[in-house]
Amino acid sequence: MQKLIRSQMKPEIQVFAKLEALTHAAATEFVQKAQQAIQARGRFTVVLSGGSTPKSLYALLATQLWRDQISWNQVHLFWGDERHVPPNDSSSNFRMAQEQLLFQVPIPQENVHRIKAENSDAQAVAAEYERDLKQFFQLGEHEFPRFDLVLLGMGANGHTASLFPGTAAVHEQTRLVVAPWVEELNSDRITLTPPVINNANTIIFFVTGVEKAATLKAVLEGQHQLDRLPAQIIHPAQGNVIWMVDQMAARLLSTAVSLTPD
Ligand SMILES: O=C(O)[C@H](O)[C@@H](O)[C@H](O)[C@H](O)COP(=O)(O)O
Repeated sequence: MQKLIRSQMKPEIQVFAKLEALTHAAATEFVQKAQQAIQARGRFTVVLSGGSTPKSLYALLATQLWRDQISWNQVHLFWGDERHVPPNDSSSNFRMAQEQLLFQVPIPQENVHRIKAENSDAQAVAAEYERDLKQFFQLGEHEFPRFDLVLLGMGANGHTASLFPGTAAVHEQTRLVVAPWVEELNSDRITLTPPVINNANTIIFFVTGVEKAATLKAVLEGQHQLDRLPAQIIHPAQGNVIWMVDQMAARLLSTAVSLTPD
């Protein structure tokens, strides 16, 4: 049983006055991590987040100036979570990434490892995605994949990926992928588990908007209460966490954070 060790490293917090500066910095980080991983290991494995915040990053990466900096045939895309809907559904995280990024970049289809959420049995969807991960990363028993980069958002209720308050998924330490029923959404979701996310080399959180300010303060500076604030479970043992946030979301933080120049 893997014991979750809280990383001693404090998370890095970068505050941006405007969304475009945040998006530019995130794209720079993404390209840098991609080039380093491809240089070192011949491939870049990255987990995309759903939600609205990362949309601007995907759209920027799809523009010529940025997409030409990445050799897409060596990039492997995964998802941190998915709604339990078909890939052409308007709420699908895959569809959002497809429209903002995949249609514009020359990534081979076999490098796109989506969560096949069209299957009506959510548990089967989770099991299939878990098999895909084990196969791709050639994992042995009790081994976790090590992604080069995991992108995450955070809901105003403190959830991240589809690790929602009050769900057992927050405390999952063995499985790679689970399909929790989320009461507040009245639906199930499919999500990577904390040990998978925490095994990543780099994790970047994108948090913007005044509606996230109180939650961001509670997550970063408040008491440790995982069931109320699942985003607190994200503490990689080795990797590093970067919080890329806008001024509105950071307004209540007391930690001395540098305002990144635009
Ligand atoms: O499937 C999803 O919706 C995401 O994985 C989810 O975890 C998202 O990142 C947060 O809900 C924040 O969403 P926003 O960026 O839209 O605020």
